[in-house]
Amino acid sequence: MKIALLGYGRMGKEIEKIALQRRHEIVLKVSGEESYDISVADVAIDFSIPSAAYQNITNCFQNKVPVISGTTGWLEKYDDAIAVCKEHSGSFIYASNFSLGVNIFFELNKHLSKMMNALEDYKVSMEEIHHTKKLDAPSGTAITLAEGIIENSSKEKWQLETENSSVQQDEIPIVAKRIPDVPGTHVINYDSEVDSIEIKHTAHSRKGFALGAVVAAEWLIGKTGVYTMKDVLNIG
Ligand SMILES: NC(=O)C1=CN([C@@H]2O[C@H](COP(=O)(O)OP(=O)(O)OC[C@H]3O[C@@H](n4cnc5c(N)ncnc54)[C@H](O)[C@@H]3O)[C@@H](O)[C@H]2O)C=CC1
Ligand SMILES: O=C(O)C1=N[C@H](C(=O)O)C[C@H](O)C1
Repeated sequence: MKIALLGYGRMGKEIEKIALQRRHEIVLKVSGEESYDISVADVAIDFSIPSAAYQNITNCFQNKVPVISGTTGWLEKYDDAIAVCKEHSGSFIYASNFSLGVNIFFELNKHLSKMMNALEDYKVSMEEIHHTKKLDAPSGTAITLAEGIIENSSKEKWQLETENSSVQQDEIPIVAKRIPDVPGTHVINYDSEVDSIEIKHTAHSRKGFALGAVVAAEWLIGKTGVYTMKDVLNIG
């Protein structure tokens, strides 16, 4: 496949390595506001910045180039992007996390929250830890995990815990920690007076995210529509 990398930072470079190992070709690398011709690519992979993702993604739809996006922090425009995708019969996969392990963790989280829903003594909370260069908080993965709990429990929203925040009964508190070089750790905790239940995913590097994105791009080629990593991995 001829791949366009929209965003050539930490993830763009990791994706390049995996793509070349899998005998793909990188035909375009975009790192900023420069204009570019996306039509040279068979597929685009966007790991850019929150303020650029919508423009990058919809440009692909307009030029009939299938696009994978892992950029987080832009989802207030997700529904608009889907409308543009449909208008142009585009092909799209967004995932807050492309790693196989986290996608299994997403399913485990939903299953656990269904079981815990009836047990009022347990209070749910979440912690995510990432490197200090991360622009958004909470992480996209933490938001997806919170949505998985909300779907299956009486919780209605999530709340980022800060010094001044006060968490309401119907909210899931999320603590976001920033520590140098941490690729991504997510913990969900159910705590009662007598015990705690905790599930945790720890990424050891960015390799899993990058491999998932390239596998998703290989899967998307030749298809039209909006898909998720559940479709790609056939899990859940
Ligand atoms: N879904 C997933 O599995 C994962 C998602 N991410 C997300 O991917 C995004 C990128 O993460 P990193 O590579 O760590 O960040 P990074 O900061 O290393 O890379 C972002 C790159 O985007 C470039 N950029 C700036 N404006 C641009 C534009 N208009 N078009 C294209 N590129 C532009 C920057 O120059 C930079 O090189 C973040 O939103 C992060 O949260 C990161 C890891 C996994
Ligand atoms: O910015 C990162 O690094 C990561 N971002 C994603 C997120 O916001 O969930 C995925 C992963 O945790 C790494």
